[in-house]
Amino acid sequence: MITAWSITIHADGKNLQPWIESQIVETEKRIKSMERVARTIGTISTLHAASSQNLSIFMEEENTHTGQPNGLHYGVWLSNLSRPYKQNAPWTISKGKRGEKKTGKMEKESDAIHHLSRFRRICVFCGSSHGKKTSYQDAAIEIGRELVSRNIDLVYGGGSIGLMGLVSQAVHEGGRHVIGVIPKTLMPRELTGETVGEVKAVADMHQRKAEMAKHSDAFIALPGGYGTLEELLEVITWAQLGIHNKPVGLLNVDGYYNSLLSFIDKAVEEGFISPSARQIIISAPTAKVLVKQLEEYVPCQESVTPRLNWEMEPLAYPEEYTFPDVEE
Ligand SMILES: CC(C)=CCNc1ncnc2c1ncn2[C@@H]1O[C@H](COP(=O)(O)O)[C@@H](O)[C@H]1O
Repeated sequence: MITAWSITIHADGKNLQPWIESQIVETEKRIKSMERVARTIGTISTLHAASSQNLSIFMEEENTHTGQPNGLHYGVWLSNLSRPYKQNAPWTISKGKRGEKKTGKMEKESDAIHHLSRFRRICVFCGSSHGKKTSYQDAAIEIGRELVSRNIDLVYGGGSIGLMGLVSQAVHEGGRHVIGVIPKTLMPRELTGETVGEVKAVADMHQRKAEMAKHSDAFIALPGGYGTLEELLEVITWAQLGIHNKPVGLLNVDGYYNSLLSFIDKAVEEGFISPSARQIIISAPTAKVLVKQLEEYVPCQESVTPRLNWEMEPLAYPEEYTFPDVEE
């Protein structure tokens, strides 16, 4: 999984930007998965990078008591970086275990780390209608802006109709990337309206859902109808089966989903849904609270079907398969 964050380094007034940039360029050449770049604000270097297990630039925090490095945090250092560094905490950026090192001290605790998001792209499911209340439309715009504020890109069902249009326009206007995944049959403009951002044409509805899910790090459902419910329940089912362990959020605007949540609680009571599978759904009344909860989500489902994956086509029949004739 690729995760984005940003680190602000105060290096005793020195600008470490050129050094960091040169390391990133070198790293990028070797690791194609590097997807973000560094930028400078005055003498403060902001390293805005993408995590990768292969990332060869890493931060190493020194133990304040012993002065010894705490260890190398390949892959896991994100969790270390997401809490603020103390004022004057020494830091080291190293190139490889024995390579070149730069050291410094954090000047201000609050400026040390700006954690943006662990998600690069989120898939939003929502109504192709606007819904009667303005609160639904406001929530669609609000979720779009929340993604923008955290530098998260949008994956959605394409089109500009209903709440789908409002979310995609808010993300597009905020400067983040928008990918609309549309089945070819739905592409005529009178069905979906004018799509903003990138349009990915797929063969059918099944492929659409698989593509949307595959390219997202989390899912959010807003108020909607049959289409939204179907998309939401499918990603919940896939989480239950261990096909993915991405967070699934429900934006429960004005209690729109209260009756669905009660029904699911009833299914738990009656023994059709396990209490741990109930935990898959994270619901919140506002975009801000919901995204925060998704960021903190820890998957609780065991993978019961480890061999299932996105590449499977569970719903497709072999090409040579024909249905037997049924006598009327
Ligand atoms: C033929 C027809 C009615 C087209 C309407 N135009 C649409 N264009 C694109 N995606 C759509 C459309 N209608 C439904 N969907 C899909 O179903 C979801 C919304 O359905 P609903 O409004 O909740 O139920 C969307 O997330 C989208 O994936």
